Amino acid sequence: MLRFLTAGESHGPALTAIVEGMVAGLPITREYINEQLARRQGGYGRGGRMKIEKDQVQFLSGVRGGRTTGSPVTLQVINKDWANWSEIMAPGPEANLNERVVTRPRPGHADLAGAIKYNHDDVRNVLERSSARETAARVAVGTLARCLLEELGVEILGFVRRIGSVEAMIEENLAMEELQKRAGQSQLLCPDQQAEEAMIKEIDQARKNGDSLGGVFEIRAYGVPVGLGSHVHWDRKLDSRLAGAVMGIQAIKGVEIGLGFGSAAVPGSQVHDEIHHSPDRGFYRSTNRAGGIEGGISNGEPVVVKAAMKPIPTLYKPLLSVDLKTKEPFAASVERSDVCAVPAACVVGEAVVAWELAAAMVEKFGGDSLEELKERVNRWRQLVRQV
Ligand SMILES: Cc1cc2nc3c(=O)[nH]c(=O)nc-3n(C[C@H](O)[C@H](O)[C@H](O)COP(=O)(O)O)c2cc1C
Ligand SMILES: C=C(O[C@@H]1CC(C(=O)O)=C[C@@H](OP(=O)(O)O)[C@H]1O)C(=O)O
Repeated sequence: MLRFLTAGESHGPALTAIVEGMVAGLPITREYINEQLARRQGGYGRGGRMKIEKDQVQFLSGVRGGRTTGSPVTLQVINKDWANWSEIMAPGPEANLNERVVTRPRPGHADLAGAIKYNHDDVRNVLERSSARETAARVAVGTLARCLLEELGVEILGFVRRIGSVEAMIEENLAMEELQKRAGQSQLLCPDQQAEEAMIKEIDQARKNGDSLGGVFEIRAYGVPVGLGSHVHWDRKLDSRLAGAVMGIQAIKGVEIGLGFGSAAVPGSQVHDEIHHSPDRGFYRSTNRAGGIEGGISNGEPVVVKAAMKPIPTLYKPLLSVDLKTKEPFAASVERSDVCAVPAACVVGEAVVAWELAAAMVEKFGGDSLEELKERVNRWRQLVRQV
């Protein structure tokens, strides 16, 4: 079984993750994880913090000579900004608790609900952990999973479909390589260059207005074998697990598998994917509206997950709030903030989808070393072709 935990505050010394259950012998480099961490830091519309950080991973356990050993893998990303916060964030009595106190909860953030739930007078005790800074650790973890998937013939691709009112025009059936190339050339990870220009204008306008923007990204997984997940229990369904993982990203408020909400508005003949068979391909579909999952089980077509991100809660023209202490109405606090972080969230989306698929692979095929797992997956792929 694959599992992980992350720990760390946004302005604490570091983010840490422990991954348990990763097979032995998986080749992994710091450089590959750092590349994904850099992608997560990118995107037009991010705030000043990203100029301070240059995320780099360290392996503290479980990796030796460029390969996993089968022991728990500890990953760490240092927060450079900690140098500016060490007094405020100190764990002992030396902590300066009187500075940067936050008592005006921001609508849309975890501030108010978190402060009430954990009985804090200072919202900082909540926002430090609710911050999406934590997603750096999840991207590091997800990259480990992504490496495993690549060894097993599964490729993950993410791209941005919408920012604010601007929607990208993306041809159906565009080949994975072309999509990847176009998204890779765009700072917003948007495969439609014209839309990207309009998105940038909209982000500039939002910044000028002291406002923020959300959007939609899509994650696809190619090469997923038939049979991941199961119809037999709600919590074993692959679509349920993917939706939970993607919804678990800060600010994600909607998740669709395949046609998703679109499937509610049209008749079944325009939703379900007809089944074909040929000797060389075995069973296949000419459409993929189901997003590669039926009955909670992967059906061999690409897995397609879309996510809606709400606009960033911290506004430079803050919304009305109430001071926790005085109960007086005030404008909410303004922490330094992103205006739009949809491309960054998309990279996190790739990571969490990679994680869930890798976990489902390990669950179905088992094995303690990469060789063992690979052999089992290859045998299954052969068997499926013969059905
Ligand atoms: C990559 C990324 C960057 C984010 N940056 C900010 C930010 O700079 N300021 C902010 O207020 N919220 C930011 N958020 C959103 C908040 O973390 C999120 O809204 C908050 O934790 C409350 O959780 P919820 O929106 O899921 O309810 C970001 C989210 C992501 C995924
Ligand atoms: C630090 C990151 O994102 C942060 C997410 C975030 C939030 O409230 O979610 C608030 C901001 O934090 P800060 O106040 O330190 O600038 C973002 O910069 C990151 O993505 O690495």
